Amino acid sequence: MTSLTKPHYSLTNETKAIIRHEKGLHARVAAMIVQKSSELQSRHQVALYLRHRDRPPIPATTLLQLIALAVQPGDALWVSARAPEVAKEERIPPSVDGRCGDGSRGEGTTKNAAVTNGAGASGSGRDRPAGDAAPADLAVKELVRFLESDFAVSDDQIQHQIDNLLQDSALTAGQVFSSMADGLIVTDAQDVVTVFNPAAERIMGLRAGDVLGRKAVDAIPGSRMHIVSGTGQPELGRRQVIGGAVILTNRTPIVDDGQIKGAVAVFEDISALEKVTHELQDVKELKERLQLILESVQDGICVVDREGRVSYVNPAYARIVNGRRDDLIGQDVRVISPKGARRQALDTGRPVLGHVAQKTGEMTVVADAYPIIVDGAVTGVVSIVKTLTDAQSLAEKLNRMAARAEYLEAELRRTKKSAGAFARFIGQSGKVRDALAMAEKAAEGPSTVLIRGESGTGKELVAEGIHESGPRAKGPYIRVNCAAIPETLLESELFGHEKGAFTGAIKRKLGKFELAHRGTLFLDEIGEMDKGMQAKLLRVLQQKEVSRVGGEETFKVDVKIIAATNQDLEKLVAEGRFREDLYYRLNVIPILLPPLRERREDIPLLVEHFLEAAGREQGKAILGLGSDALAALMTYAWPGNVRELANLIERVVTLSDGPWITRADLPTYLQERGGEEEPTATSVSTVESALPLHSGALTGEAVTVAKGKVTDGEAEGEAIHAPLLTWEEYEQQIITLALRRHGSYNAAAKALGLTHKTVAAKARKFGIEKSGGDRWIGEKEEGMGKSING
Ligand SMILES: Nc1ncnc2c1ncn2[C@@H]1O[C@H](COP(=O)(O)OP(=O)(O)OP(=O)(O)O)[C@@H](O)[C@H]1O
Repeated sequence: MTSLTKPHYSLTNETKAIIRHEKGLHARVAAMIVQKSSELQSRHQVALYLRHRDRPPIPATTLLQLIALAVQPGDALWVSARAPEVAKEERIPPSVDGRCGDGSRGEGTTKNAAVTNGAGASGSGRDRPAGDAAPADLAVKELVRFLESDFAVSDDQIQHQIDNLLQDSALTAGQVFSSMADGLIVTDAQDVVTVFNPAAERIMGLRAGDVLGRKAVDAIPGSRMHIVSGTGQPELGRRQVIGGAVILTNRTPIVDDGQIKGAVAVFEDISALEKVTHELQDVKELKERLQLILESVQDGICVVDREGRVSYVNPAYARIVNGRRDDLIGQDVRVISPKGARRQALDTGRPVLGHVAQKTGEMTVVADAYPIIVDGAVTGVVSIVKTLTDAQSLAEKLNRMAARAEYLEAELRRTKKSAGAFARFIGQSGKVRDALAMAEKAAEGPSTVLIRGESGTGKELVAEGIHESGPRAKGPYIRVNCAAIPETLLESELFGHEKGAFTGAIKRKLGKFELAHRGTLFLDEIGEMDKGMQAKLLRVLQQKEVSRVGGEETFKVDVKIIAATNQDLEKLVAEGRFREDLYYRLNVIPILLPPLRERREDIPLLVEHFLEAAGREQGKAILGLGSDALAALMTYAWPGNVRELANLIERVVTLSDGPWITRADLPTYLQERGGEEEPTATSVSTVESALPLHSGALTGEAVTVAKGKVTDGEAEGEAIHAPLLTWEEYEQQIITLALRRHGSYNAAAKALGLTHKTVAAKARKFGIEKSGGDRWIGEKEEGMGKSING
C-alpha cells in the first residue's frame, strides 16, 4: 500500500536496514533490538519505529510485535524516528512488556546518552550547534547499523538484559493467554499440545493438566490441529459443536522459516450468541405476524408511549380519524386530546372503556384504552377504536335478526299448533292413547313431568308436545341431555357461570335454567346425572332460584321441568345411585311410553308415516310396502323402537329403485322373518288380496298392505286383531285406489269388474273427485287421516 510507504504521521525519513542474521529476527535477536532501541530512545529522547514490507510501522521497543513480523535473513526493515516535540506530546510509546525508553534497565547507556546529547537535546535542532546531526537522525543511523550487524553479544550485562527481556516477554505472553476470553490451543509439529489456556478449559470442559503434553488428536475430541499442521492450510471461521457448546474456531499453522512448526487454534463459545440469534429470529417472526394482524384488523389501533406521543397507528385508525399515518405518529395526546381515553389511561394506569368521542368529519367513535404496564409502571397505552356507525349497524343487524327469529319462532309455533301439539306422535294403540291423554293433562299445569320409556320410544316428542300444548308454548323450550355433557360442565351448563369462575370461563354464560325462564326445561337422560349434581338440581327445584357458578346473585326462575329417562329409576334409587328425594320431586306426573314391540298395531301407521316422510324428503314416489315386507316388520322385536323403525324406512327408501318396497328391499335380518311369498306386482296391487290394516291406508300415495296369508303366527294374530273398517269405508278405499291407479272411470270399472256407471255413481256418493293432476281425493280422507293421529 502506497500510503504506508509514505506515512501520514510526522516521522523522519525512513532508512533501510537489511537483516543479515542467519535466523532473521528470532526471539533473541528481537530482544537485542528492543534493548538497543530502548537505550537509543532514552539517549536521544526520540521514539523509534520499524516497518517491515508494507505493514504499518511498529514501535521498535515492542518485543512480541517485533517477533511477529517474522523478518527473514535478507529482508529489509525501515527505520524511522519521531521528533522530540511529537514524542513529548504523545509520550514515547512503551514496549509491549511495559518497558519505556526511560533507561531503567540501561543506566550506563542512559548516562552515555546524556553525555552525547547534552541536557535538553532536541530533534528540532533549535538549540543544536550548526553542523550537528539531529538526535532522531543519529538514533536512526545507529539503529540501522545495529540491525545490519551480526548481533553477537560480548557484553555480559547486555546478555543479562536480553535474558530479562525474554523472561518478561514469556511472562507477558502467559498472562495474555490466561486472561484471553477466547480459547487458545497451541500444538507443536508432533501435534502435542503446548498451550491450553483457561478459556479453552472452560469452553471445552477439559482440564489443562489432562491435555498438555498429549497429542491433541487423542486428548481433544474433534481436534483438527493435526490436519492444519499437516496440510499447512488454515481453517478459518469453522463452526463446531462440542458437548453442548457451539464453537467458532480459527486454526492456523505455525510456519517458521518455511517449516510447519505446529498449529494454533483460537476459538470462542458462540452458544449464547446462537441462542440469542434464534430468539431474535423468533421475535422478528412474531413481530411480522403481529404487524400483519394489526395492519389488517378493521378496528383502529393506536399506541402511545410513556410521554404520551403516538408511536403507532394502524391503517384502520388512520381511516377512522381521517388522517395520514405519518402525520398522526409523533402527536402528543396530552395536547391533541387532553380529556381523551388515552390520556386518562396514561395518567391513571387504569383501562378506560367505551369512551365516546367526536372525530373530524362528524365521525363518532368509541374507544377502549388500556395502559401498558411494565414492572408496575405505565409505559404507554394501546387504544382500540371503533366507529359508532359500525357498532350501530351491528346493533341494527342484531335487532333485525332477533325480530326475524321471533317471527320464525311464532310461525313454527303456529304450524306446530295447527297440526295439534301431539300430532307428530303417531300411534293409536291403547297404551299410546293413555300416555298421550296423561301428557295433555300434564301440559295444562306447572307440575314436573317424568317421561319413562326405552330409548327411541318418543319421549322427546312427547316432551315437545307437552310444551307446545301448554300455556308456556310462547316461552322457550330448552333441552339438556344430561348424559352428553361431562359432569364437570353440567353445573355451568344448567346454572351458567360468571366470567373468570374457572379456567376457561372467559365470559359470563347464561345457564339453561335462566334461558328456559317462563318456558320449559327438558332434562333428557336424567338417570345419568351424578349425585352431586342431583343435589344441586334438587335445591333449584325446591327453591326455584339459581345462582351462576362463581357468582353471588340468585335469580328466581319460573321453569316447567320435564325429565326423561330410559333407566329403571326405582332400581337406581334402591342402589343408592339416584336420590330418592329428587326422584319424588320429578315423578309428580309419570308418563310411560310403551316399547314398540308392545304396540305392534301401531307399526303400519308408523311405516306409512315414515314412508311418506322419506319419499317426500328424497323426492321419490313411493307407493307402498309389500305385504310380505310388512309382515317381516310386524314380527321384529324393535329393540331400538320407533327410532330404529324410522331409520330403517329411510334407508330402505334411499336404496329402493321401484315405487313398491318389497321384502327383498329389507336388510337380511328382516328378510328372514314374516311372509314367505316373494311379493309380485299382483300380490301388492290386487286389492282383494290385501287387508288394509288401518283406515288411513289410502290417505297418501303410500299404501300399506299386509296379506292375510302371513305365516308368522304373531303377525297373523296382529292382522286378525287389527281394527276393521265398515264396508262402506272399504268400498270407498277400493274405488279411490282403482281411480288413482287407472286414472278414469272406464279403466277403473274394467279393473274392478264393474260398469263405468257404477264406479262413477260410487265416486259421486263418496265425493271422490280429481283434485288436480291425476290425483283422486275422497272427501273423508282428511277426517280419516286425523283419526290416525288420534
Ligand atoms: N310415536 C312416534 N311417532 C312418530 N315419530 C316417533 C314416534 N316415536 C318416536 N319417533 C321418532 O323416533 C325418533 C326418536 O324419538 P325420541 O328422540 O323422542 O325418543 P326418546 O325416547 O327420547 O329416545 P332416547 O331415550 O334415546 O332419547 C325421533 O326421530 C322421533 O321423531
